[in-house]
This record gives sequence, structure tokens and C-alpha cells, in this order.
Amino acid sequence: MTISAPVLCLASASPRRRALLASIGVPVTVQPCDIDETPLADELATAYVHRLAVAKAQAAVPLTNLPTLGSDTAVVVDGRILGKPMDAEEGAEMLQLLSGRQHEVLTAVAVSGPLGMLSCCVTTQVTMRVIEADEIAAYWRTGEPADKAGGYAIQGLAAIFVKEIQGSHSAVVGLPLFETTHLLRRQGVPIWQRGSR
Ligand SMILES: Cc1cn([C@H]2C[C@H](O)[C@@H](COP(=O)(O)OP(=O)(O)OP(=O)(O)O)O2)c(=O)[nH]c1=O
Repeated sequence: MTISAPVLCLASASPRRRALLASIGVPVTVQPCDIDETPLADELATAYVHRLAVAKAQAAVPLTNLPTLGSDTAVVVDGRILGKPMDAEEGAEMLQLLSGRQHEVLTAVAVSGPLGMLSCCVTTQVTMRVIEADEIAAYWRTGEPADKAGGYAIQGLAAIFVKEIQGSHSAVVGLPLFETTHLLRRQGVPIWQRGSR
């Protein structure tokens, strides 16, 4: 097996973001950073995810001078930003809020590199069917929702709750690959292309 040299510093502890980048041929070196993710008073959701993505990209101290990517995903319903649930009770409250209706998932990406900081924010509409209370309790016990914004993972067991999505599936999982490719190319990061594999 060939192990490719990293072409990007990923300022994230999320295994999903790393796997999504690997899926488009971008090997990374990981520099997770611990920043305060509390929303500011009256902060709008787009401003919030954008601020955190930039803060993550700035907080990482890459060992090399590779471009650095930070990202943040939030689930938004009725203007309320849902982060990761702290416990079963909060997880259940989140899924009850999302049950039988549409919500938004916002993912911001920031890439620092030769052109300075470039960023974008992608909004995806997700519609869930009604989720029964016993399903919510059983879902929490699987362990899947605990480290996910909004308390669910579209790429996992929660796919059975998702009736429709309009937007970017990869953005809901943690990184909008179409838009991220554009930012990375502008910063000179090589991406998979025809003939390179
Ligand atoms: C809605 C949803 C979120 N998520 C994940 C994506 C993100 O990893 C996480 C949201 O939390 P984030 O704070 O965006 O990311 P993170 O804490 O996992 O990683 P880091 O801050 O170090 O970059 O929820 C899914 O995996 N599937 C989903 O369907």
C-alpha cells in the first residue's frame, strides 16, 4: 500500500472530515484544535458556523506550511442552533424538534493558504419523517448521535428518518465536497482529477 504525503493540514478531530477528504484524493495531516463553540448573543447561524470554521483554521499550528482547513456544521431549526447533545435527554429533545418537519444544516469551510483565508458556507434542507419516542430512545442507545450536530448522523442509522434532502449530502456529514474542492484548488492543493489515478 502506498501512503501519500499530506497536501493539507486538517484542523479537525472529525473522522468524517478526514474520510471525506480522503475520498477525493486529499491526504491530510491532522491538527485538531480545541476552541470554544458557544454561540455569541444574537449570533445568526451562518455567522456562527463561519466564525468557527475560520477560528479552527487559524488555531491549528501546522508543522509544515501546508494550507489549513477548518470547518463547522450546525443544525438549525426555527433559528435555533443545535450543537452536539450533552446527554440522552438533550439528544431526545433535539430529535423531537426535528421529527416530522424540515430543518437546515449549515456547514462552513475555511481554508488558509497562499491567498489568505478563503471560505464558504453551504445550506442544506433536510426533511425528516415523524420519529416515534421509542425510536428516539433506541437511537440514543446506539451511541451514534452523541458526537453529531443535531443528534443524528445522516450517513448512519438515522438515514431511515430522512425523507428528503435538498443540497449537499457531504455537507451534512461535515464537508461540502464540491465547494471544498473549489477552495482547495484556489489555494493550490492538488485534488484527484482525470488521469491522476
Ligand atoms: C447533522 C450531522 C452532523 N454530523 C457531524 C459532522 C461534524 O463532525 C459534527 C458537528 O460538529 P463540529 O463541531 O462541526 O465538528 P467536530 O467537533 O466533529 O470536529 P472539529 O470541530 O474538530 O472539526 O457532526 C454527521 O456526522 N452527520 C450528520 O448527519
